[in-house]
Amino acid sequence: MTNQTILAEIKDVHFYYEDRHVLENVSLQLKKGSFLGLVGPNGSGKSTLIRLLLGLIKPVGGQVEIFGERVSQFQRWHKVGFVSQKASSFNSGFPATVYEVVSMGLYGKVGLFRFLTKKDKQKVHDAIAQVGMEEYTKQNIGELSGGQQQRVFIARALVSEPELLILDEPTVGVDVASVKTFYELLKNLNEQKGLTLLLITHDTGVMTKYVTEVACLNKTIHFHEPKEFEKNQDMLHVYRNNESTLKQSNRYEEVQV
Ligand SMILES: Nc1ncnc2c1ncn2[C@@H]1O[C@H](COP(=O)(O)OP(=O)(O)OP(=O)(O)O)[C@@H](O)[C@H]1O
Repeated sequence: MTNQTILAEIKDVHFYYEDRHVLENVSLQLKKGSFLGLVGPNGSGKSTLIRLLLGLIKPVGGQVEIFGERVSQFQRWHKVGFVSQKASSFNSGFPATVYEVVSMGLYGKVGLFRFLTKKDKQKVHDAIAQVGMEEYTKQNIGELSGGQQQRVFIARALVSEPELLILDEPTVGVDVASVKTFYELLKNLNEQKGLTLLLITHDTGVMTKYVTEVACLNKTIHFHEPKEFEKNQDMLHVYRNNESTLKQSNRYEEVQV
């Protein structure tokens, strides 16, 4: 595969909720090795775009392809990891260790009640190591900080060895000090492991230092170089203003891939 390989593509997509036109002629290519930051005001269609990419809803017009196949035909979902804004809504009493939570990422592959093989167990340990959480392997996830929990959810997504990782506002509920190290982890996964990343975020100021491209969505989509986006204070102002009204919901429980 070359660097120009396209892992996912949205072509001229339109989407409506009843008569409300939410996405208008939106096109997007996720090239292998890229780290795309997707920003936009509340209600601008970001989650709708992700739901289309994951094949959860169908576009009214246009096409969605993933790994070269129409999303409606696509079966190899282990190639796609998904991390939502878990840290803000996670039940701190949840009785599972870091190891157990990460091993859940393999169930799609091995079946819910199958025992993990030695090789599977090694994959779980490797995924935990990739996010730097080895020393917490036996700890209950509810005892960890928001930033640590999000690392564990990334490990759970990584254990099935995806090529594309989609993150929906993963830093909501993560303390400010941990956000930087969280982005450094993402950058490392992108640059060292070649993982392609699509990140929905409102952290416009921090995000631009790590991503390779910024997409601004507000019914239509526009692309920017991160530096160009960072310099445009008007744009930053608009997007920052929306931080305070972020939803705290956890909308993707149904797609634990
Ligand atoms: N199931 C639905 N039925 C009707 N309207 C919907 C539905 N889901 C979303 N919408 C509306 O469609 C628009 C786009 O919603 P979407 O959740 O994609 O935006 P978003 O950019 O992800 O917003 P946020 O940043 O607040 O999460 C919003 O106006 C929203 O109210």
